[in-house]
Amino acid sequence: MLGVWTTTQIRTAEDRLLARTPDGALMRKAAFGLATAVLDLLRERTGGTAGRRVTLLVGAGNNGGDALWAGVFLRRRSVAVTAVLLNPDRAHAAGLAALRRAGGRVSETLDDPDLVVDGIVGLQAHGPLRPAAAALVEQVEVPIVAVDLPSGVDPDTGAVDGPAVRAAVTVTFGARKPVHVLNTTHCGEVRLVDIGLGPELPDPDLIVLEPDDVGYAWRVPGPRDDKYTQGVTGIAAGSANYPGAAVLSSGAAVLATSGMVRYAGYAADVVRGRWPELVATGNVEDAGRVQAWVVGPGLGTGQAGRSILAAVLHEAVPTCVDADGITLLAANPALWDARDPDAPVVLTPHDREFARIAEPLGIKLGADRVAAARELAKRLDSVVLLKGNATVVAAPDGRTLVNPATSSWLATAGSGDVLTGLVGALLATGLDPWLAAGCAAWAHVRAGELAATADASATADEETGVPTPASRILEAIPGAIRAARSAVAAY
Ligand SMILES: NC(=O)C1=CN([C@@H]2O[C@H](COP(=O)(O)OP(=O)(O)OC[C@H]3O[C@@H](n4cnc5c(N)ncnc54)[C@H](OP(=O)(O)O)[C@@H]3O)[C@@H](O)[C@H]2O)[C@@H](O)CC1
Ligand SMILES: [K+]
Repeated sequence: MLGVWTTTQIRTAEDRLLARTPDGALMRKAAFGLATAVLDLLRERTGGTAGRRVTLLVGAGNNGGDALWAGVFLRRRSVAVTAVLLNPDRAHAAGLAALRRAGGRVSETLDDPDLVVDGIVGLQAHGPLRPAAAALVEQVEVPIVAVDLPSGVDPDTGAVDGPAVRAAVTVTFGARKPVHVLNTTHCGEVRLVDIGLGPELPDPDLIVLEPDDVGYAWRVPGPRDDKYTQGVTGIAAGSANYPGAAVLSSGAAVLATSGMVRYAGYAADVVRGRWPELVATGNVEDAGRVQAWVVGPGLGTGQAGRSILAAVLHEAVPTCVDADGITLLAANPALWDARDPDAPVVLTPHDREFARIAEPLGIKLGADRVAAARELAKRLDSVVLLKGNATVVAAPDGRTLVNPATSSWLATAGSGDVLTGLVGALLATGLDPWLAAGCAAWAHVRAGELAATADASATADEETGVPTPASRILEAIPGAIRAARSAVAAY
């Protein structure tokens, strides 16, 4: 499990650490880690370091100070270093003097570098890049290493509202900040340099699940288990018009665990034809006992869908409500009020569904997606899984995890139906609903990666991936579970 801390938490911890550390020592430690990452990237890109050219973009604060001190360390490895000072009067004085002494030069232009270091702004960033910085960044044609975070991106929300740096690598210090998990597109690869902040940090504000966390949580059958003891998942999805959603969410549940799956709805014949291992009936009341329900994908928003949703909520077991189920709840608050408040609910909205259910409660989905998901989770006393490039999963008690995206290939029709089936199957195993939603989101991304690359060792970035229809994501679920389980075995 990885922790993520807000900038306020980090500043407080840094202040405590600074108070017991010799002047300038922390910055030099940070800068040494930064220089190491720059040297690695230079080697990777150009085959060497001596004589290579690095340009530092230096802003008005300590973020620029880090860049200048890294320049000093790079000079010691015979790298040609140029500093462009965006605010010469406020550039970090000691760092600048040290760089000059080490043979670095100051220029007003980029000077044809092999690599650029973004030390424009760090923890105190607010708003997009200012015009002078934006103009310089626009000219950069080589990879950028961001100091602490890519300038122009909000540190606490990852939001971008104008020109911003898009880094190949971001080198951060002491602890991960929200931007590093909420906006992987702008951060690129994130490297964490230890500056001894650990003992000063409180509990993290957010967490990110690692493969072994998911592997531990995933239910593995024991010798006494049968198809019932592992949790039965009920799927109430699909309609005459949308049988595909039923096939996909049922399939995800079938593949996720070895517990049984029951389907109830209008697509029973199609679903049974595709998944002979499940039991399909026409309606929820006849479906038999389940430990968790999935309701919503492809259900339609008319009277028939409304009745199915009401029947599922009446069952009072842990339930994942998705897609049309969320739209129906937003339009029929009485359904929500009538449910058993002790039966946990996981809502899995995309942005428009989120707005439908949250806006009547006065909750707006703005730049701060974590805050919005938390607020809705609290107000509805439910787990909220807000889909997006980074998926946010908030529990009513405030626990929040982020599942960062590795590519955008998962943004495809039917992908959400697969996720819903995974959530339902994990709920049926008795897992804590927040963890169930988080593990499902992790497996969904991993399955998407596997499907997009067809290579278990690869990460599906834009350069190596291929389009990935939802049925391929489905097929990759066993590979994703294997990846989580083998992380436990390797631990
Ligand atoms: N503390 C520590 O122990 C350690 C700290 N470390 C490092 O210090 C960094 C934090 O440094 P910091 O506090 O000096 O602020 P920093 O982010 O450089 O901002 C400077 C000024 O920039 C401005 N500005 C704001 N927005 C802007 C924008 N969009 N575009 C352009 N400019 C903008 C704004 O000034 P304004 O112009 O608004 O008056 C602001 O005051 C941290 O990220 C890490 O790298 C490491 O060395 C480890 C040890
Ligand atoms: K920066």
